Amino acid sequence: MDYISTRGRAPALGFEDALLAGLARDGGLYVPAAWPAFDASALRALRGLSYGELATRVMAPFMGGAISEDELRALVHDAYGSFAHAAVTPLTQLGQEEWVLELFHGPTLAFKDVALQLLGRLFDHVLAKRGRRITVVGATSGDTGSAAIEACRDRELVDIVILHPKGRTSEVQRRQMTTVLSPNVHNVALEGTFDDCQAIVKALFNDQAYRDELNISAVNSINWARILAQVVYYVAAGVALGAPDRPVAFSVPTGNFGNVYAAYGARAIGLPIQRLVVGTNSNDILTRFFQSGTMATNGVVPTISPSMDIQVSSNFERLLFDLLGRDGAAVTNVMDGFAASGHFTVDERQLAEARGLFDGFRADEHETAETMRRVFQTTGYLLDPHTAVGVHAAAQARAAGTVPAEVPLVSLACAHPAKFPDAVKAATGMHPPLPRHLADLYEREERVSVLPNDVEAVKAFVRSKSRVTGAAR
Ligand SMILES: Cc1ncc(COP(=O)(O)O)c(C=O)c1O
Ligand SMILES: N[C@@H](CCOP(=O)(O)O)C(=O)O
Repeated sequence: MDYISTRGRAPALGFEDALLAGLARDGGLYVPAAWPAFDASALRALRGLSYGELATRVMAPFMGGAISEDELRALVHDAYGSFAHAAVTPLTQLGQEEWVLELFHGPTLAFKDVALQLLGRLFDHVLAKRGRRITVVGATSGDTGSAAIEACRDRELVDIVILHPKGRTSEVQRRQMTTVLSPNVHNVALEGTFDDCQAIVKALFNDQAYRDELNISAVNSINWARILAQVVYYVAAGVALGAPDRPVAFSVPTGNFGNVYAAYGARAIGLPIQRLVVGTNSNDILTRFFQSGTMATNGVVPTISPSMDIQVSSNFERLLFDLLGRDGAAVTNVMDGFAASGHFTVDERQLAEARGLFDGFRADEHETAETMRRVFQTTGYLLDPHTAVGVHAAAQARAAGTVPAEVPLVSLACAHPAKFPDAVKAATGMHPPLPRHLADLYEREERVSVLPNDVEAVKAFVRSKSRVTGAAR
């Protein structure tokens, strides 16, 4: 199984090399050269399986033999053993065909754990086999950081540096990162936005000498393995709701476009997905794109759903690759133009293709809070603000008629409400308590380095923390 770069100039890689590479060497993102196919009987055979077994069967064809099915099964079972719910990603019904897919039962209470608990184990497996060490560098708007730190803390072969935008996460999110004092974990509060953090991470990857010197790897969804592990819960939810014998739709609160691209991947392997609803907060670049065909940045504003305060959605490039006929040169052209000018436009045919599957809806701050309040008052269920953005978008899609009433519509619950207690309390009057393992979070000591929004400053910091040496590369 080969993975190719969206920019067409990096060598195709097998699964393990794509895992370690993260970003392709031409600045592109890895995607499968061809998607494995699950026909109707293969999908039916997944019904009733445990999450771990279903995950193993869905992901095995993507390994191309690099990791055997039994090895994968052991890693998967270990990864999901730490989840607080036996179903790992349970469905909850909120209305006739309205569902919520709870992705927050992992150790750091966000959907990132589903992929990162596995990624940490995959790193260990491959690094031990190869006798290598890596330096992981990641950017976070709040949730990837703590999930990646939790997955990599105290791992002998991994050092991890996470950049978060200073003062732009919730306090719980920040403390979940900065209170991990393991010697291989390093937090940076960057004086900038999440987009600045992500741009710096990409700059580190694009400096080939630096990247090779420190064996840099990625935990963000630029890493193909993140996407793959996220494909699984769409398949699990879809078959639980009757696929392949009836279609399903998903509403995904979106920032970096990784989660909804994983849904696109589930459809690519055969899950009958009728529609993908992209929910954005006031940072609505993606909503505007799906309405107009123009992607245009206009500055990030802070919201009560801070993990989605993003303007440059890095995984959109993976969709663009398909919209542009898998033409790496065309993608390079568009992405270079976007980096220089902050905007690009697709043509009418490409927009029609995108709109054939995707809707984009925005929830402003009032609508987000109002959705939390309404759902709590009518069902007693507490949404976190990100989930509320998706639930609001789902309602918009129903109202617009793009998802027919008989199609189950699953909103992704991407974080536990306790990660955003102030916003949840303000909207619903309820204070969501942290689970027991985080109950003393506010008393724990924090460790964090503040750095300017400057690539060279970050490079020097990462180099000073990495334990990769010439011999271990
Ligand atoms: C809670 C939460 N919801 C939604 C998102 C958006 O997901 P994505 O960046 O994959 O679009 C994020 C960040 O990734 C998040 O942390
Ligand atoms: N919302 C994310 C932003 C990074 O997204 P990723 O999926 O590319 O890691 C976060 O919480 O950090």
